[in-house]
Order: sequence, then C-alpha cells, then structure tokens
Amino acid sequence: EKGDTRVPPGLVRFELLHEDTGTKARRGRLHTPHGPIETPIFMPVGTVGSVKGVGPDDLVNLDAQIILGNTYHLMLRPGEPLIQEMGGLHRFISWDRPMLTDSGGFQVFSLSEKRKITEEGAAFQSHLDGSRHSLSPERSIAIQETLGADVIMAFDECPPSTEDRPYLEKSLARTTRWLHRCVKAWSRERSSLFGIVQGGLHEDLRKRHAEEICAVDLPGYALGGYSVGEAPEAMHAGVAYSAPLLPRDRPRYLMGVGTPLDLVTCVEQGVDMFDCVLPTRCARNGLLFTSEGKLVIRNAAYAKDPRPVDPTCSCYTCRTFSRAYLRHLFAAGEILAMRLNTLHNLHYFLTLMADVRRAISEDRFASFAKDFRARAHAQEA
Ligand SMILES: CO[C@@H]1O[C@H](CNc2nc3cc4c(=O)[nH]c(N)nc4cc3[nH]2)[C@@H](O)[C@H]1O
Ligand SMILES: [Zn+2]
Repeated sequence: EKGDTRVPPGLVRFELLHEDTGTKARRGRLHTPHGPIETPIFMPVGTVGSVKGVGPDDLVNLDAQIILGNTYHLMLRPGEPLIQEMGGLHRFISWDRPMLTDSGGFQVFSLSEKRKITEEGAAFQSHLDGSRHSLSPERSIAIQETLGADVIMAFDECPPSTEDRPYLEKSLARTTRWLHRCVKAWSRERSSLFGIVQGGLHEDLRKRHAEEICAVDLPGYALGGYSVGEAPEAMHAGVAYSAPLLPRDRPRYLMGVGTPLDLVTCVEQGVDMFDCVLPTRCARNGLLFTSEGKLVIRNAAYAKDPRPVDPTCSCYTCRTFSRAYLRHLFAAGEILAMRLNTLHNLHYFLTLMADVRRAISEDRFASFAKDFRARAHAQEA
C-alpha cells in the first residue's frame, strides 16, 4: 500500500516557465528551501562535501546554483553523526545554496568490495578500510535527511549493464518496492524525495518502470541506469524515449550525465537536471573543454603558447594565465593547476547551460542545438 504520497508545501516545487516549440526542451525554475534553481541546470559533483579543487566562494562566483553530495562517501567518512553534530551538511561545508544527495546504491556497486544485495538492501565493505556497512531504503533516507539536502534520491539498484533481462526485471520490481519503503521512511519535512526510473536500454522495461515509479506522486523524478558504459548514441536514444515518460510538470533529472554534447542533446529530449564528474575529473587530468574542442594542456605544442585556454572564455583562468603557464603548472604537479583547470572547466559547463537556458527562453534552442552538434562533430572529426 502506498500511503499518502501528496507532496506537501515547503518542499521543492517545479515551475514550468516555457516549452520550446521545435524540441522537447523546457525552461523551468525549481523553488527550494535554499533558493531557486534555473533549469536546465548542470550540478557540480561534491562527492565528499567538496567540489574538488575549488571552494564555495569559487562556486558562487561561477554561479553554480546547486551541488551534489554522496550518501555512500559521507556515511563512510566522516559519518553522518559527525555532520549532524556540526549542524548538517550545508553548515558543515559552508554552502547555503541548494544541495542534492545521491542515495548510495550506485556507489555501493561502483566502489565498494564484497557487496551483497538482498530484498533488505545492500551489505558491503568500505573501499576505504574494508569495514562492513549496510544500506537499505530506510537507512539511506535517514542518512540523507540527517545530512539535510534539499533533494534526496530514492534508494535504487542501478543494475550492471551486463545483466540479462530476467535479472533486470527482478531488479526493477525490487527498486519499485524499495521506492515505496523510501516514501514510508521519508519525513517530508525539509528534503524532497525524487524517484528513480531504471530499465537499461529496453524501451518496454523503461515504460513499465516509469509507470510504477511515477504512480507515486513525488516532487521530481530521475532517469537512472544511464552513463554506465553504454555508447553515447544508445544513451541519447534511450533518453529520447524515456524522458517524455516522466511527468511534464515535474523536474526530470538524468543522473551522471554528461559531456557537453550529451547535455545539449538530452535538454532537447526534455531533461532538466544533470550531474557529472566530467568537468572536475577532466580538469585534474589536464583535459580542458573549449569552444574549439578539447585541449590537453600537457601537450608540448603549448609550451610557449601565450594564449589563454579559450580566447572566448571569460573565466579567471582564461583572463589571467597563458597555456604555457598552465602546462608548466600541470607538468610540475602544482596544486594550483588543479584549481585553475577546474575553475575553467566548471565555467565552461555552467556557461553552456546558461546559454542553453537563454536559447530556450528566446525560442531559438532548435538552431542552437543544431549548430552545437555540427561544431562538436566537426571537432571530433
Ligand atoms: C561513466 O562515468 C562514471 O559513472 C558515473 C556517471 N554515471 C552515472 N550513472 C548513474 C546512475 C545512477 C543510478 O541509476 N542510480 C543512482 N542512485 N545514482 C546513479 C548515479 C550515476 N552516475 C561517474 O561517477 C563516473 O564514475
Ligand atoms: Zn576559461
């Protein structure tokens, strides 16, 4: 039995501002207790309570509106009891804008050792020290509400993409049962629970699971099970089919996605929210995103290059430093290289989404997406 699932006031509320004419893109505003989020939005990932290499002041300067935290990482270190004692996650990390936490299921399977999944939940050993832990729908919701994120995610299983259909069908049914347990455990006080739809690349399973998950009235819904190694075209086709299955008047969140081309393409399919480690992780590996394509800063060609990473970019890194200097820092393993590269890549992703929002508002997103895709393909060629 599902119990009362009406979304009480005071939680996040999605305002659909404009629907594009030529595509399924939407412009929206997600009202949260920590302020509004303009959608479509890219959310920087702050796995253990920090977006690696930059501080909350940098994120505010970059106009990041919401960042992500991870239940799996934070429960292992420093542990949610300590964060609770320090006043909750926002206070602990000095971030007073919106936050979203993932529920831990995905990370259990992508990071921990010796994990075992049962109807109850997941038992696993920490990738840090091998200590034993467990997560269940109830425990994941309790931890996330203790952390105090504005948006919390249902505890789901993201089935390995190598699993066969029978396994997938059993997993979907269990994830649906787990969602009902999450709803029961959810206090509906400060955090808003989003459901997660699975189904791999099978359209019939996506449709069935979307019906089951969206039968529960929630403030928002996510597409899980993508960006797990499938080909980009397969992910784009899957999202094109699955995104419109989610309610029109609720935010649609595509988890773990993606490249700049993924973002533009999936906005076109009707997705409103994205998160990905790409800009921050690539920055630390010296891979920089520019309007002319990707730039590998350690390339010898840049040894005496006085130009900024991207002459069209207005970020601090591009306004202040040359490619030659950034290459030197990276080669020397300087900590400053991490910071400057991350500032630039986050600026690129966040500015791209600001351009996307403007194009939708001005009803020219179809041509924006077409031009962006043409340029991206020309650069890949
Ligand atoms: C391919 O890059 C790797 O993969 C991650 C991005 N891809 C991704 N797919 C996800 C799916 C889910 C899901 O189904 N459920 C829940 N709860 N969270 C999820 C989080 C996800 N993140 C990066 O972290 C990177 O390591
Ligand atoms: Zn820049």
